[in-house]
Amino acid sequence: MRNVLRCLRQLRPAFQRQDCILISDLVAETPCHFEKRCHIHSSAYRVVDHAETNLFKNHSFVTTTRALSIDAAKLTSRETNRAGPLVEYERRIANGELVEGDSFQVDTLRELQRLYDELVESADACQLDHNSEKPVRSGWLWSRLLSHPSHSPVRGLYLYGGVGTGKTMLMDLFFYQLPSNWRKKRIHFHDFMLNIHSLLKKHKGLADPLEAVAGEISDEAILLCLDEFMVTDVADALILHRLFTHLFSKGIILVATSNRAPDNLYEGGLQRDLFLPFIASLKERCVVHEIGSTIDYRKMTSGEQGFYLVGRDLSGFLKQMFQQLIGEGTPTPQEVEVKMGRKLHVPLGANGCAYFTFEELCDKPLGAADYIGLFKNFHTLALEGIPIFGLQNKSAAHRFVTLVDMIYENKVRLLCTADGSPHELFARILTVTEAKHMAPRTSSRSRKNDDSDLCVDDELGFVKDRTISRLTEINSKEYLEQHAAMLAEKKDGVDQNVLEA
Ligand SMILES: Nc1ncnc2c1ncn2[C@@H]1O[C@H](COP(=O)(O)OP(=O)(O)OP(=O)(O)O)[C@@H](O)[C@H]1O
Repeated sequence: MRNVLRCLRQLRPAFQRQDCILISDLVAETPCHFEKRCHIHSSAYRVVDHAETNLFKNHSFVTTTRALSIDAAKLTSRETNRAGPLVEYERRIANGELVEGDSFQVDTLRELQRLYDELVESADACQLDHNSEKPVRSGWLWSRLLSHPSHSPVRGLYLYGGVGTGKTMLMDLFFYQLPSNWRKKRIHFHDFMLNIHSLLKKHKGLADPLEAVAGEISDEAILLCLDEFMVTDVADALILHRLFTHLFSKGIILVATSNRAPDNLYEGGLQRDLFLPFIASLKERCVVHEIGSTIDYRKMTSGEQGFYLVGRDLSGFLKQMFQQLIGEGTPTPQEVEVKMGRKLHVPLGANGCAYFTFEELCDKPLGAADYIGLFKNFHTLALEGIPIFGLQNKSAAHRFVTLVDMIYENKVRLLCTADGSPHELFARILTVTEAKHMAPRTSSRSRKNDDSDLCVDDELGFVKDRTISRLTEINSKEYLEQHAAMLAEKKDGVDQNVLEA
């Protein structure tokens, strides 16, 4: 009811222009109550039943009006169709926060705007009632989102394309334009899958634990935005189809960004045939849109800020920089809690800054859960001795890619020493296609030196561009400003809590 009233209040100008006929079953309260709550005079609107709407088609009152209100939510969207991601994008360009993007970004925004409008139309279904702890999911608007014989469900969006083309930025723009009290969640894919595995543990023993997991997720959010959808793990690949069958049947609307087209997800993975039904349902429930652009906007960031040091024997210098960032504190060994009851040893840490050698963080059986736990506790990472990657240290390269994703996602400040520039680190990693196109070496000596450690790996070869692009941005002035702003925001939050306490 509260939502209907809010919709109606927003429509007040339309009522006052006598542009609307109100359908009575949307106004569960008596007209008198409605007038009082919405401050609308009885002469400004007319109430009819749904069944009566046909009768008004040729009615003089209706034909002279601008809009026949068939449902209040639809009209609200029409009235407010100057809101949403497209308008916000234009506003940011006008403000100089964004540069005028290519036509591919605008085409992508049109898709996001389409979804925004559809969601606003189905607003009731996505909102959380503040008075109840459980989400409200009753009413005909809710049912519109579910598979209903007469209503097709709202289709989400699967957005894929090249690195740095703005997929995450555009998805976030869409996400944060939707009201904050909606049942929506935006999460990195790694984090999402970790949550799934811990929920599975919690529901172990049930006949279908995945259904219970899907129930918990859909209680929290109906709009699920997953950043960087990628499937590399066989355990993830095997549960995704069943998980999303439950999620979609519970009305979840998925928006995802990825570097991979749906058909290329988990390419070459073990037991991929069991993963294929997931691709089919993904395509059915999401509009698949390729951003198409080749512009890496990260390359537009200003030059390096000196936190990425190339060369050997720079560990003394790195430790000095680390100490400067810590200030007065003395770094000590520490332990942080990571997911599923595990602990991660931090060799040196103080004042939100952690120090690791590359071996300590990427040459041990650690993964996304450990890195997420680390960055919940530390906002700055000093990493000593990133090597050139190749066949010999392929597993460490995989971990490093995950580490950089988590650094970027959490806006962590990275200072590091490396054996080469970001490009040089990955120069020996090739996709199968790249390897086929490589010119054969002429001298056996150069082949021995250069090719012996070449690593032909489609998965790594595919993600290396993202890691190079991110490492470059992480060392830019703009990124470090965002990091500083995030710290200031957190500090304000803490200060505010102290004041309130
Ligand atoms: N039109 C634009 N104007 C200014 N900056 C932009 C624009 N588009 C994207 N960016 C910036 O470029 C950087 C990369 O964008 P984003 O992370 O959204 O790319 P992505 O396609 O998700 O990349 P990846 O494939 O690596 O995940 C971000 O810092 C983003 O804010």
